Amino acid sequence: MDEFDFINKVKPDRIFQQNVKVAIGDDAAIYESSHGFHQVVCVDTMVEGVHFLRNLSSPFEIGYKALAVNVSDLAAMSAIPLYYFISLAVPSNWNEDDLIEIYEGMKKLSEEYKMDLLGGDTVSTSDKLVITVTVIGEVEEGRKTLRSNAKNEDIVFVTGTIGDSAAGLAILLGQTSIHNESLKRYFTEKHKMPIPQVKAGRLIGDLKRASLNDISDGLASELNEISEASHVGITIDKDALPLSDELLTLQSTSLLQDWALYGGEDYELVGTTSPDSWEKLTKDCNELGIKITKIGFVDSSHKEVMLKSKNQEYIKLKKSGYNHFKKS
Ligand SMILES: Nc1ncnc2c1ncn2[C@@H]1O[C@H](COP(=O)(O)OP(=O)(O)O)[C@@H](O)[C@H]1O
Ligand SMILES: Cc1ncc(C[n+]2csc(CCOP(=O)(O)OP(=O)(O)O)c2C)c(N)n1
Ligand SMILES: [Mg+2]
Ligand SMILES: [Mg+2]
Ligand SMILES: [Mg+2]
Repeated sequence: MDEFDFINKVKPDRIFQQNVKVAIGDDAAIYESSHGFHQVVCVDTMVEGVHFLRNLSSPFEIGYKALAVNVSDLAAMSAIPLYYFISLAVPSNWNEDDLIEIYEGMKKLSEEYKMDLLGGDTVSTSDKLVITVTVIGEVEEGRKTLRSNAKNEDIVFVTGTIGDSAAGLAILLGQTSIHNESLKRYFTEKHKMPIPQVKAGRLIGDLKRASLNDISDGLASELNEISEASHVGITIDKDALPLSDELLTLQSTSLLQDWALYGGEDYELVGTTSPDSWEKLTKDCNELGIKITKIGFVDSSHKEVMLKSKNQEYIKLKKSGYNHFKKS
């Protein structure tokens, strides 16, 4: 494999955004920012063995997910996705065809949003594949869906359903066995090909005030981040957690709850807004066919994240979930 041939092969043959002045091929890229907007930038890395296993995901799926998890962070900032950069550290057991498939996976998602690949970096490494994606988006000046925006009496909501991705991972890792092939496909697809909630993020950003976070490390962890950043307590209703019909067909109730609360990689959005804005948001989401569920409220009676069950029992929802340096 030749580094420079490879870069030529992955260079897009068209650019969507007119603001791009210099794309792949020089020392850096140049684009013009739009008047009235702020730039939104973030980076997430995926590592073979930590975020995916080579024998369980295709290069296409790996590429798709590497971009999707980053677009999900833009969605949590209510941003419009625009550009992305890819840095690859490639061990010798990955060949050029695999790498090109990774780019095809990213391309599939990027075309949906008209995102342009503006550059990256390619290096060799001794052991595992590492993909680092940087995304750039824009958001209207003054619009900020910060984790620190939650206020007492706010409604706590989550988009879509939670726990399916963790079920998919458990199936892939052979920790749970399901015989129904179409169910199996449903869960593994939710794990490998998550859909970032950009439209929901934009609707939520339209509200007067909202806090927002995307679910990578698990609902419990993300709620704790909102609670800490906003200095508020949150009470969640266990029975209100939106589990898919597919998940509910599985037997062990406690396992399902654990997946929903601590599994992570749902890439749905969790946040809070005032009761008035919640009415508008449910209407807006309904019109676009976006599922959104009230799961609790910001509670001035305590300072933590509490889970309330049917019999009025409260337990503290700890920040446990995925933590790269603390494996449970
Ligand atoms: N190694 C690092 N150096 C500097 N900033 C970091 C590093 N890792 C994470 N961050 C920053 O910490 C914040 C939280 O990161 P992370 O938990 O990975 O966010 P997310 O779950 O939204 O991807 C972000 O602002 C991110 O940019
Ligand atoms: C082989 C394998 N083991 C475990 C996991 C589960 N897992 C890996 S990283 C992660 C959390 C999300 O990734 P992270 O890098 O923490 O994203 P961020 O919070 O920065 O968005 C989870 C649940 C997985 N996807 N694949
Ligand atoms: Mg991150
Ligand atoms: Mg992230
Ligand atoms: Mg994380």
